[in-house]
Amino acid sequence: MICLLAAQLHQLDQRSMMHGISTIELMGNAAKGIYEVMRDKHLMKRVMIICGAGNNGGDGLALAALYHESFEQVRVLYVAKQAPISEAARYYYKLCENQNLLIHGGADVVRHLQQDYDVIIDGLFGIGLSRDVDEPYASVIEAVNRSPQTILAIDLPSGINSDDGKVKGSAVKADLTVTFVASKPGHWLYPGYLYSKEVLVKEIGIPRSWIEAVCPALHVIDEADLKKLLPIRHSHSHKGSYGKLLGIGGSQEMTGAILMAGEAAIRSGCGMCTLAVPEHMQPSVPLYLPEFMSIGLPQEGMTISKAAAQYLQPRLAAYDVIFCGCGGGRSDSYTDLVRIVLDSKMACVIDGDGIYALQYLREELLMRDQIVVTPHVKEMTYLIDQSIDEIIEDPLHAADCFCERYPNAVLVLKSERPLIAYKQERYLCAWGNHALAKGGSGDVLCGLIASFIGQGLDPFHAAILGCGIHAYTAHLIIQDCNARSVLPHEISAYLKYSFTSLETG
Ligand SMILES: NC(=O)C1=CN([C@@H]2O[C@H](COP(=O)(O)OP(=O)(O)OC[C@H]3O[C@@H](n4cnc5c(N)ncnc54)[C@H](OP(=O)(O)O)[C@@H]3O)[C@@H](O)[C@H]2O)[C@H](O)CC1
Ligand SMILES: [K+]
Repeated sequence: MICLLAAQLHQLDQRSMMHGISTIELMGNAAKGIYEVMRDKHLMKRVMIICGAGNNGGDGLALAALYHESFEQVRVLYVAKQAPISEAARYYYKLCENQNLLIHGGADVVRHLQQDYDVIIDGLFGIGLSRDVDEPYASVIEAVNRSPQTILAIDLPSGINSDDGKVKGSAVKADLTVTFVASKPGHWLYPGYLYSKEVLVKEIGIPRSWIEAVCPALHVIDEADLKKLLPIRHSHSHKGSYGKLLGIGGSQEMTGAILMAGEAAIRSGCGMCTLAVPEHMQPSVPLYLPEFMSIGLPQEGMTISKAAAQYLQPRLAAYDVIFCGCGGGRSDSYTDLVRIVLDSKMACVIDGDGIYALQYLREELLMRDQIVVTPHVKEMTYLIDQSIDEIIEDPLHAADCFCERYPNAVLVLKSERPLIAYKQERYLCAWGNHALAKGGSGDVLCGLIASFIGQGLDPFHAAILGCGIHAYTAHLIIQDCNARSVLPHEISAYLKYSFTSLETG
């Protein structure tokens, strides 16, 4: 699903006008779209529509006029001090005025919301919100949020900034948002997504080819993307057809990470998986899964030694994809292992301690393609010159900085909504839930991405599919079991259900 910026939508409006599609027509179509949703969701009840002076309010006025043709019980609470700004909104205002549907909000505007309505429709502000919300709008928004009625937002919950999801002062908490043309980044980014429980997109008569010609600011991964990307399995195939993977990681303190990553790789369809671990860990590898092969890396005491990189380097060429990080530890010896992986030019996924090592290997990373790096926000600070707060505040900007600095690398910026970035493309995964907020989830993700590269996807699409399957599985698993209790390796065990759901659904 694509997301467009406010400026891109305004350009499409302009183009429509130039081609004789009037704003009155677009507004009328927007109203029809909301009307259809209300009918499908059984919301044809007593309706209060709150309208501002912009075209978002215009959509609300058009809806009131349309709704009134079949149902008596609709009123418009017109909150703005001035008359509607556009000619189109004034046209629908007049219709409502003629039908006596308007209530004008004065000093006691909030009182009108305490009347008996079943549904409140929010048409205060949409993509034209340009500053923090102040009075009287802030009080109206607070009153809407206190009310027990179903809240339907037109285009965006008022108060949410369309392009980045920030709350401008205060914002409506909508049960449902009906948006037009395409969804907006503000529906999906934090904190905006907390204000849009469900988002439905409606066409309003702007030609599809024009919309498809716009470069989207963001894609939200949907089921259709996963189905399209899932590598095909052929009956005429063998283990070599689906990728030979090498995982490099594990340490005395973190034995499980590399095992969980390897399990995810095998259970998502890779052909073979070998784990290179410190010698002392090697016996535990086949005990975890007999399908694994293993390499014991030279160690000194209980940690890998300086000799490990030299030992492994000539062996790398036997594999198709390498994944590292995953409990490898933070030492010069592990940094040397990551260095030989970067120097090998082989396709690779770098996670966890591997990213810690990358802060000493920024020059080598600059030279690399065929690489996916999967930092969480703290690890992201090892790669770009931004603080954790800056990255959380504007993850899209942080992704832009990464892509400028490392132009051929794929970024997976991990959070409850991972962001995948490569060159100009930005994808967001919105299925995740707190079942994934546990140590080990990131290792599972790393194994999935490596597995999909092994099965023939390029690193960018493998990252999209890996993040998508990871979160989609977490979304399915909590329908069977409480999210608190889900273990990361159970996500791998559950993959068979997500694949079946995608293959047959
Ligand atoms: N192509 C489409 O998707 C179409 C969408 N439509 C709908 O139109 C709105 C966008 O309409 P627009 O008029 O551009 O903007 P808004 O209605 O969101 O708001 C603009 C007015 O609100 C004022 N404003 C902005 N911020 C504040 C604030 N914090 N406090 C008070 N007032 C505010 C703004 O004033 P300015 O001084 O900034 O000019 C405007 O008066 C879109 O969301 C859809 O719902 C159309 O139906 C057509 C096609
Ligand atoms: K709105």
